[in-house]
Amino acid sequence: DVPVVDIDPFSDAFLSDPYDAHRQMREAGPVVWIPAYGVYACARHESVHAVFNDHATYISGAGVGLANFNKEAPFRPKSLILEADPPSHTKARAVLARILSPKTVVQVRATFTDEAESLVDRLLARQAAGEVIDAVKDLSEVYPLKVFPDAVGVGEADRENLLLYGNMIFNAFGPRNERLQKSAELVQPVTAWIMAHCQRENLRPGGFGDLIYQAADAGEITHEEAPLLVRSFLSAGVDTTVNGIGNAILCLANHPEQYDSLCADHTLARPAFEEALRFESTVQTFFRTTSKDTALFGVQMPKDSKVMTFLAAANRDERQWPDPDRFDIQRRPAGHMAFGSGIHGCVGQVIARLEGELVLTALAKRVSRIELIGAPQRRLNNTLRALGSMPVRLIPA
Ligand code: HEM
Ligand SMILES: O=C(O)c1ccc(C2CC2)cc1
Repeated sequence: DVPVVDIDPFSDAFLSDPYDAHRQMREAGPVVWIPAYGVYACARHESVHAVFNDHATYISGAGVGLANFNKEAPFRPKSLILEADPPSHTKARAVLARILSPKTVVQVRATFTDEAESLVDRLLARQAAGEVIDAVKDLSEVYPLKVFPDAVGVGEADRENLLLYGNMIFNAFGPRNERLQKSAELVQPVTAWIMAHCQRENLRPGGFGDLIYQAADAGEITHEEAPLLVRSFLSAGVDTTVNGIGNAILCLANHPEQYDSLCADHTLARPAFEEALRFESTVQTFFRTTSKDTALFGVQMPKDSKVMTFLAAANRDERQWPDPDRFDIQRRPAGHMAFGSGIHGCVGQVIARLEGELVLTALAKRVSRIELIGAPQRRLNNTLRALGSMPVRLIPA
């Protein structure tokens, strides 16, 4: 029967350094039981991939966090895409996929590039004037908070609410622990701000948010659904890239020889960002719920069971990757699980990759070395691999 693994995947200790526990779960088998939360868990690449690619058996409509929406009320009204199954998922997905498409990337690339390059220029000037630069507070939290809300069409004021909201949403996929309670204290004012900025009158005409309302005008979705789909942009589109970029900068600071390769060949910016996603996996875990009694790699699971997938563990599975604990920007990590897989695979990944590529390119052009000043501080979150601060010295090229 199913191997039992006695870990708490939401404890401070686990969230600070999950890698030994990931290995313990992978060694125990493709499917294990975590008694602490009464959930099945997959940590191997083969089983995480299998769960994400059988959306009829492992559904999203009962929530993609620990909470089973068949048994308890959702933290907030369900997402029409993330927490939905076909057929309703299909239409919402088609609308967002068209907006967040490679064609859109061509249209925004010049603006996103200018923002990255001018931001790095300003940081070097501030550093030359005697300031210590924090790669989180001054760079990885600043760039995504400028380019993506601008593209969505959100006003400039109070955008830090997007970081507070993302922190809350990603904590809410975990248990109602002290971490979630703390971030939920802000839930009322922040949620009010978010929902106000999903209304058409508060969105710049022609921006990504307005394009959702235009899809409603065209009858693809209803006007009642439109604000909730804009909420998906504001929920998923900022805290993810903030930490994807922050984790990539930390990996390059910790591996100066890899950063040297990037400075010598800027086309390595995209593969470097991809390898950082595999190596540090911004989104660490997601859940599914079984829609029927089923067996996965020989483990019987009753209907309505929660299955926890450890994307971060799959991304370091030695069965899938040679020398998985080595950060190697020449690796070409195709098939990693950092964006998920299957019908719910990240619909914003082209935008995420664009932001990562442009920040790393802007740094590689202007900075010959990223030196850490002191130890970076983590920002522990139930779902995200996140940083709180990273004081650095940016050695000018
Ligand atoms: C480094 C940055 C990012 C990472 C690591 C990431 C990761 C993920 C993952 C793992 C999923 C799968 C969720 C599941 O299977 O239940 C996902 C879905 C999604 N992502 Fe991303 N994401 C990132 C950036 C973005 C951006 C910039 C957007 C823009 C709005 C976005 C919007 C979404 C949406 C709407 C979904 C739900 C798709 C669906 O359920 O069909 N993400 N993302
Ligand atoms: O639709 C949403 O609200 C939504 C929230 C969070 C995500 C995570 C996976 C990036 C995706 C979608």
